Amino acid sequence: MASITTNASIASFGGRFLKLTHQSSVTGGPMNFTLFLPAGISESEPAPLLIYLSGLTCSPDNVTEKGFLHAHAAPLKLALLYPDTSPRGSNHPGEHDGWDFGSAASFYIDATQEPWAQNYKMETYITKELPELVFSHFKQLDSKRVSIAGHSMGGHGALTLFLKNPGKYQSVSAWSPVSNPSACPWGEKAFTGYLGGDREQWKKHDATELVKHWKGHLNALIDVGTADNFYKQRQLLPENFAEAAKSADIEGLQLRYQDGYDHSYFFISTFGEDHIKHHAKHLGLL
Ligand SMILES: N[C@@H](CCC(=O)N[C@@H](CS)C(=O)NCC(=O)O)C(=O)O
Repeated sequence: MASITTNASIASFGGRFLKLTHQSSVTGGPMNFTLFLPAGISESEPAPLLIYLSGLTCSPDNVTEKGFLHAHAAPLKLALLYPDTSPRGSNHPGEHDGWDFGSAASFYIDATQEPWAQNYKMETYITKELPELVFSHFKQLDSKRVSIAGHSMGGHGALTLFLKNPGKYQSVSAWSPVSNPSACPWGEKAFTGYLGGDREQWKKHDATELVKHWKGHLNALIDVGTADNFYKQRQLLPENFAEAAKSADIEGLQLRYQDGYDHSYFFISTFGEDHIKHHAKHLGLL
């Protein structure tokens, strides 16, 4: 079995919060991730798992220090897995030059363009290698009940991985997601760099395109703050996602505009309970 190094084990809301590292064969280097294990779970009573994907510039630490999600997950016995936002330390030319491309800005896709194609394979990492590793080590987790959430670039990751893998995740939620990356500056930069200039290829990784082909109920909750500068700058475009879902007669999208909220963890933490409960309902905990 592949090994995991425990860097820290911290008491949190009655459970344990673990800071972990493993050697990834998919991204070809060490990867950090963190895991919240609520109290009172066991192999005979395993907990479902919510995967939380972070946004640009983040490590798994930002949300765990400022999101307060464990307060709501602990009493429901919901576990949380926080992957990193990109491979680290490969030192490709330009990897650390901008905050919206390269390091901490993988966009959760498998890159096809060199040099990124060598190791920026975060879609495979998040959907296969990391959950397989976690479920093989932590038998108190239920591999059959998994949902996915995220913030900003991580909201794009959550929506697209949910839509690309019908049945893999029971529900999806996002705070201020990049919802139509082919049509916003962040997405155009990332997709050009990782996928090349062919916009047809981009559609496979764009939630607004993917939702048009969805079959069934969406089980999606999205919150966007009206005072979010990235929303105002049209980086997020949740309205395009909602319009595409509506045109395709897709049911099950709850998109809420939260008056006066920005892009920060004051916003994420304020609506954390709603997101945790949304997933708990679909994971059979409520
Ligand atoms: N570095 C960007 C901000 C990027 C940003 O807001 N990142 C969000 C995710 S998209 C975040 O969570 N940042 C880390 C933090 O606020 O702790 C800027 O200066 O405008």
